[in-house]
This record gives sequence, C-alpha cells and structure tokens, in this order.
Amino acid sequence: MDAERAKVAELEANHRAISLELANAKSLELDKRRELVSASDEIEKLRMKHTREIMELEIGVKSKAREARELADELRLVKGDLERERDHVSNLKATVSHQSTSHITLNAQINALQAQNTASQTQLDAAVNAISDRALELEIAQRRILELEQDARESEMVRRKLHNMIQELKGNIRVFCRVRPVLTSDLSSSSSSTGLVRSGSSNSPTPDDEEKGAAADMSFPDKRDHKEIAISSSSSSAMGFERKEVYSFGFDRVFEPQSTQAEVFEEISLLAQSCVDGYNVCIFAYGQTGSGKSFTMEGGSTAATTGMIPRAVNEVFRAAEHLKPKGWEYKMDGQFLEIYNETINDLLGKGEFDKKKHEIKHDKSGTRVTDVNVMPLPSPASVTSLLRVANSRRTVAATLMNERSSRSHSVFTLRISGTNTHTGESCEGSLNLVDLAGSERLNSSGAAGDKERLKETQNINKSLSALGDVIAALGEKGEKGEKHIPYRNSKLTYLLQNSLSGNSKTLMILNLSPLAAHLNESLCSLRFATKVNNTMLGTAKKQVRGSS
Ligand SMILES: Nc1ncnc2c1ncn2[C@@H]1O[C@H](COP(=O)(O)OP(=O)(O)OP(=O)(O)O)[C@@H](O)[C@H]1O
Repeated sequence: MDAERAKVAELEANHRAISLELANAKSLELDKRRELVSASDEIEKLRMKHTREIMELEIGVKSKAREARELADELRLVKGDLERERDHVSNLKATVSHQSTSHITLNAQINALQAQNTASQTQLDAAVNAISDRALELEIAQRRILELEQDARESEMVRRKLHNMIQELKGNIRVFCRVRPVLTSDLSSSSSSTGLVRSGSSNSPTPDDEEKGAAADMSFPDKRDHKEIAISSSSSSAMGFERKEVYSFGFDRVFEPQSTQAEVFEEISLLAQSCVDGYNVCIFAYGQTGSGKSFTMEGGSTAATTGMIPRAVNEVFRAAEHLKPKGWEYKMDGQFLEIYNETINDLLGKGEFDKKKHEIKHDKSGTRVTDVNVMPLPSPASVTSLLRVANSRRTVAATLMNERSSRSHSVFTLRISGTNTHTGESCEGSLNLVDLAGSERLNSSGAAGDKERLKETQNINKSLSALGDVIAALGEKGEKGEKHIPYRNSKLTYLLQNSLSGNSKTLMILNLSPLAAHLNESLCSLRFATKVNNTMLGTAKKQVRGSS
C-alpha cells in the first residue's frame, strides 16, 4: 500500500508536475499566440509600408521618366543651339580671317597716312606760324584802322562843328532835300491818286511820265559834298520839237533815295544837341503828300527806319547825360499838337476829338498853349509812349476824317530846362519837330463844291504861305534892321514864333517824290525851298542865364 501510496503520491506528484507543465504550456501558448498576433500586426504594417514604398517608387520612376524626357528635349535644343553656334563660329572665323586681311591692309594704309600726316603736320605747323604772323599783322592793321576811324570820326566832328559855326555866323536857315525811293505801291497807284491839279506849264509830264510809277529824271551831280540835285524835263514845242530842260538846285545837303534815316540824322544830330545848350531849334518837313515827310520825321517801327523825332529826342537825352558830370541837370517835357483848319488840336488830350479852344501865349518864360497836356519826359522811353498816344489819336482822327493827317500840320515840342548845380547857370532850349501839311497846289476851284475841302485848302495855303512870308521877312530884317514879322498870320507861325525868330536854329527838310508824275510839284517845292535857303536869318542865340 505504501507502495501504492507511494505510487499514488508519485502519480500525484507527476500529475501536479504535469498540471504545472500544462499550465506553463498554456501560458507559453498564450504568449506565443500574443506574439503571433503582434507578428501578424507587424507583418500587416510592413506590407502597408511596402505598398506605400512601391507607390512612391512608381511616382519617383514616373518623375524620373518625365525628367528624362525633358532632358532629352533640352538636349535636342542644346544640340540645335550647338549646331547654330558652330555655324556662327565658322562664320566668325571667316569674318575674322577677312578682318585680319583688312586689318593688314588698314595697317598698311594707316602707316601710309601717318607718313602723310607727319608731312601735313609739318606743313600745318608752317601754316600756323604763317597765320599767327598774319594775325599779328591783322591786329596791327585793325588797331591802325580803329585809330584812323577814331581820327576820321573826330575830324568829322570837327568838320561838322566848323560847318555849324559857319552856319551860325552866316545866320542862314538850313535846307536839306531828301528824295524818297520809288515804292512798289507807286507802281500800282496812278499819278492822279493824290488828287493834285497841275499847272499847264511847259514842263508838264509827258504821257509816258504819266505811266504808273515812272521815275522822274533826277540826278545828283555833286558826288563829293552831296549839295546838288538836277531835274530834267522834256516837253514838245508848238512846232513839235522836243525840248529838254535841266533845272539845278543847291542845298546844304541833298539826300538821294537810298539814303538811310541814320545818314539824315547824322547831319542834324548837332542841331538836336544844341537844344541842351539853350538854343531853340525848329525842324520842318515840307513837301507834297506822300513825299516822305512822316517817314522822315516819325519813321517806321524798326531800328533802321526810326525817324528824326525819336532819334533827336534820344540825342537830347544823350547830350544831357553827357553834361551831367559838368553839373548840368535837365528837366524835359513834351507836347504834341496838330493844327487843322487853323484850330489847335491837342494830340495828347482825351476823347475822340479835342473840343477845347486853345490859345497861344508868348511871355518871358516862352511860348505856352492854353489847356494842352504837357507830359514830363524823364526818359526816352516816356517819349516813345507820348508818340504812341499822339499817333493813336491821329489815327482815330484820320479814320473819322479821310486823309486828315495829310491836311494838318503836326508840331512836336520838347522843352528842355537845365540848371548847373556847380555854377548856378540855367538855360532854356526847345526842339520843335514839325510835319507840315501836304504842300501840293490844291485847286480851290476844284474844291469849290466841297465846302469843307475848300476851307482846308485855303487854310493850308494860308499857313504855308504865312510860313514863307515869315521866313522872307526875317531875311529882310537881317538885311535892313527892324522889320515887322507877320507871325500872327497863321496859327503855325504864331505857335513857332520863338523858334522861328532869327535867334533860333531852323532846318527845313524838303521831301520830294521821285515820280515823274509829281515833277511839277517837285519843281514848285524846290523853288520854295531855294527861296528859304537864300534867306539870311539872324545869328542863333543861346538862352542862358547866369546865377542871380
Ligand atoms: N526814305 C524812304 N524810304 C522808304 N520808304 C519811304 C521813304 N520815304 C517815304 N517812304 C514811304 O512812302 C510813303 C509815303 O510817305 P509819308 O507817309 O511819309 O509821306 P508824307 O509826305 O508824310 O505824306 P502825308 O502828307 O500824306 O502824311 C510811305 O509808305 C512811306 O513809308
């Protein structure tokens, strides 16, 4: 039993061992199962990862394939470029070889040119030396010319001053004659356009002369002193013979048609200057309508055509400026009047027409016209504006009354009073610049039907003959002593009384038309001017007062 017990015990022990082993085996199996599950999870994960990697690889392969295609395309382009570059390079090589040939040729040419250049440089150096020698000679010659010109100017000044002195001693009224050029407008207007009535004298214009714009036969024989004018006129006698007559006239100066305003002014600049020294100066422009009076006195708008009024005024200002260092101080003022039908019209007034009645007064301080505008003139520019005002008023009047300006006298007066701050002296001068009404012989009978025209004609005739009478009487006075001077016979002579007396300097510029159609008028004007020229006026006197 024991054995059985032992056997049972042993069996039980075996059973326990086996149960233990079984429990262990079960736990082991459980572990293995777990390991199996986790291994299969792991496998699943690996499979998925693998799948993903395969996909990525496929994408990579595709992208590489695209890159490979792009690279192939690029390669193709590069090959094309390369081909072109090769062509280009081969062209360049050809060009380079051509250029190097040219280069060699050019080098040869350069060498030849350099040789030539060296030769030219040598010649140039010689020429430069010669030029600098010539320049030196030229400079010396120019300096000499300047000196001679200066001498000539000074001599000319001396000549003019002497001439002036002779004139003053002779006391003669001076007369210049100026012939205007033939204008293109003359060619288109007929000779009768001026409305002139000619006398039936032997020197009447021939039918040919009556051609539009035909020039008169005028000549200027005195080529040295320019003091003579000759006019030839031909006419047919009753027997049918051609008769040619030559009329010669001499004046202080004759200006030919091509003379410039500057040349005319050169001759009167000393006269203008003398106002500053206290002289009364009177310059008239006389001549028929259209003969160039306004052109001479007022001139055109360009510097070259500027007339005597602006030039004279500038000269007066210049002379006054020149005397400043000697202590002279000047005050200037100006007036511009028009005398139409023996009535004074203030060209510096206001309104369309001057309705005021003006009177001329003479007293110790000089000539005054009542109720007219006297403008202070501090500078030449102020004279320009004065002339502009006067001209615009004349233009208005001309528009309102056809050609009125030709039938009125215009009188510009510049009054100059100076005092010397060093010496206390004072002086009063005046410059009268007069553009006279057209001097053509107007036919009173022709104007008889037109009252206004008849009155104008009579007034122009009256004032121009009054001017002639005053000058003639002044001449007789010079010869015989005391004599009545008929200043009061016209407004013009009365206004200019102080500037027309023997004490003043008077210049008449006779303007002539160059046209054959105006020959008769020109001869009349020349005869009138000759009478004036032969008149002896007294010696001009300065109006200077010492310090009181
Ligand atoms: N020296 C000259 N050079 C060029 N043109 C001139 C000259 N003189 C006059 N003329 C011209 O001739 C024409 C007539 O001249 P202007 O008007 O001066 O004559 P006028 O005698 O004053 O006439 P009016 O009595 O009608 O005023 C104008 O066209 C003017 O420009």
